[in-house]
Amino acid sequence: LSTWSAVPAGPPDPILGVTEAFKADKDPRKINLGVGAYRDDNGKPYILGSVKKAEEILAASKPDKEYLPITGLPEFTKRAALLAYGADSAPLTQGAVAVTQSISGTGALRIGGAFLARHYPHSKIIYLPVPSWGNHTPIFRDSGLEVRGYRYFDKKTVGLDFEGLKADLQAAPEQSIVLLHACAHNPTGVDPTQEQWAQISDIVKERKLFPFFDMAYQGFASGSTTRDAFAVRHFVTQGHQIALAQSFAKNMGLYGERVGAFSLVTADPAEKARVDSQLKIVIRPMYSNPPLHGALIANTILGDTALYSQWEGEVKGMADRIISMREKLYGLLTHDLKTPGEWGHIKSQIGMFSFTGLGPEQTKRLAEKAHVYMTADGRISMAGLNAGNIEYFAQSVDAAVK
Ligand SMILES: Cc1[nH+]cc(COP(=O)(O)O)c(/C=N/[C@@H](CC(=O)O)C(=O)O)c1O
Repeated sequence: LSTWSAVPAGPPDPILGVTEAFKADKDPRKINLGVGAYRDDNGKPYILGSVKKAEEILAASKPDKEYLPITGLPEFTKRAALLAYGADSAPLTQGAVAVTQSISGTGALRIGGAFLARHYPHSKIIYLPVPSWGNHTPIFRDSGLEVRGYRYFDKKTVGLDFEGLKADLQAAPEQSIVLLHACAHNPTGVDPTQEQWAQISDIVKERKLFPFFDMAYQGFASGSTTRDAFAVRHFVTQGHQIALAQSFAKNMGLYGERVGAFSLVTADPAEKARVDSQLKIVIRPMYSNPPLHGALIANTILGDTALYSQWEGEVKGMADRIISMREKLYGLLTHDLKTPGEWGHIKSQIGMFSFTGLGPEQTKRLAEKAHVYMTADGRISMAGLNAGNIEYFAQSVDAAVK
C-alpha cells in the first residue's frame, strides 16, 4: 500500500484555478478575468518603467547574493512603512513601528496570523468581511485562529452593508481581531467612505477590537498612494495599535518577485525591539529570510525621488486605465446593449475588481460558451479588459443575463 494512498484530490484554488482553466482553453476569443493581475491595453503583463530603471541601477551596482536578515532588507522595510504610515505618523517617528519584510502580501498576512496566534493575549478570533479575499480564511485558519465573518456586502444595493457591518462589529466579543481591507476591497470593489471609516474606527475603539489592515493595493485603487492609505493613517492617528500587511505585487507589478511587509504599531522603541525579536522567532522556522531581488527593486524606487514620482505616475496610469474600462463597460451595457439589470456598480466600485452580480450558473456558462473566465462569485479583474476584448465581453454578459 503506497504511503500516500489516503491523500484525496483537493479542489482547484477558486482564483488561481481559473487561470488554469483559461490556459487549457484554445478558443482565440478567450478572456481571463480571473486572477487580479494588471494587463495593459494589449492584454499583456506590464513591467513598470520605474521597475525597469531600478533594475538597471541595481545591475550596475553589482549587488551580491548574500542572505538578507530574517526581517529582510532594513532600508526597504523602513521605506515601506513610510509609504503606508506617512512622514508625519507619530509612532513611526517615535521608532515604535516594528516592520519585517514578507513574502508579498500573503506572507505578511501569514506572519501576522502566526504572531497574533502566539502573542495576542486577548482573543484567538479573527473577523473577516463577508465576502473577503478567498485566501484569507485558509491563511488565518492555518495560523491557528478561529475565523468568523462580519457583514460587508449588500446584494440588494450591490454596495456596502454598513448597518450590518456596524452591528456585527458591535456584537463581536471585546478584543476580537478584525481584518480590514485598507482600500480596493477584494472581491467587491466596495470601500467605506472616509466618514464611514471614522465610524468604524469609533466602534473598533469602543469594543477594543484589534484592527489588522490588509493593504494590497495602495495607489492602485484611487491612483493616489496617500488617498488609498487614509483608513490606515486615520486609525493610527486615532491611537489604534494596528497590524498591517502590505503587498507590492500589484502597485509595483512585482507579482512573482514576492515583495511585501508586515508591521505592528507598538508603545515605544523598547517594546518594538521585543516585538522585532519575536517576529524573528516566528519567521526563522517558516522560511528563514526573504527573497532579495524584489526588495532591492522596491527599495531603489522608494529611495529615489525621481524614480518614486515616476512610479507614482505609473500606478496612477494603471488605476486610470482600469477606471476607463469601468466607464466603457458601463456605457456598453447600459447604452449600447441595454442589458437588463442595474450596472452602476461597475462604475462606482474601485480597484482591480468588479463584483458583477453574475451567479455561479452564469459564470459557468460564460466560461463554457463565451470562453470568458472569472471567479465563480462573479468577480472580474477589470485589468483583464481592453479595447480589443471589452465589446465581446459586454456582448457575452448581455447574452448570459438575457
Ligand atoms: C486583498 C488581498 N490581500 C493579499 C493578496 C496577496 O497578494 P500577494 O501576491 O501575496 O502580495 C491579494 C491578492 N489577490 C489576487 C491574487 C491572488 O489571489 O493571489 C486576487 O485576488 O486575484 C489580495 O487581493
